[in-house]
Amino acid sequence: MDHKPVIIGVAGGSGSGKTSVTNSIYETFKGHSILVIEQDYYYKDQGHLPMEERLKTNYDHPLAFDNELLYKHLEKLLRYEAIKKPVYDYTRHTRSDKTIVVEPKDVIIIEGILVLEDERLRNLMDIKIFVDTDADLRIIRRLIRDMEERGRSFDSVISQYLNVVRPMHNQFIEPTKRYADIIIPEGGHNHVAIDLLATKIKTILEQKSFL
Ligand SMILES: Nc1ncnc2c1ncn2[C@@H]1O[C@H](COP(=O)(O)OP(=O)(O)O)[C@@H](O)[C@H]1O
Ligand SMILES: Nc1ccn([C@@H]2O[C@H](COP(=O)(O)O)[C@@H](O)[C@H]2O)c(=O)n1
Repeated sequence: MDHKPVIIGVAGGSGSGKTSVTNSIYETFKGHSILVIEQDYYYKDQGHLPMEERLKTNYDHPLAFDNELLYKHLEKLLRYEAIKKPVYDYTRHTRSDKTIVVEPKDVIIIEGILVLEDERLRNLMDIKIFVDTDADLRIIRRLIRDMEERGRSFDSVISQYLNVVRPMHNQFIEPTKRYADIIIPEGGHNHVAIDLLATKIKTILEQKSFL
């Protein structure tokens, strides 16, 4: 019997609805053994850099992430060992001093723009999902969210989108769609897709005798 946790990767462009999909899966399995790891929390630490340097970082490039640490943490969780998950501060563009102790669970959702880009991460996943939402909707959602929740101005969101987010999406994120087992259009409000996904996850959990 295979008693390793199930790993589900949820990728997609910024504002596509990855967090909403992840929350829907989490809610469906609430009460079971499930946890979420956000790839964003694994942005490289930039505490040693002055703020003006941090503002120049390309946060949509694969090299912005500390995937080494993320991979190590997933390996530990697969061995049912606890990890100390970093905490990311979007206003300071670096990790905070805090970490969160995360206990291992049977289902692990790993969510982020580039989780399907790294082959080592992909190879750990039992189900790979790409949330596919048109660019016009993604920029509108991001604009609202970044101004309300991440302390950004209108001009900074637009400039970052045109100069970095859009080209990096086309170069690095969109191509990872080909690795996906399931492509979910429109994100977390797609109840049919979420229900189908929940059924598949239940089947895997039953096969592993977790349910
Ligand atoms: N299908 C949808 N329809 C309308 N708004 C949505 C939908 N999916 C997500 N949103 C909203 O768009 C914003 C970005 O969604 P989120 O799930 O955080 O995207 P991501 O994690 O991919 O950046 C959030 O404010 C969320 O509530
Ligand atoms: N300091 C940072 C770090 C990341 N970003 C942007 O976040 C986006 C990824 O998060 P989603 O929840 O939208 O998937 C990514 O596109 C980065 O541009 C940032 O602006 N500042």
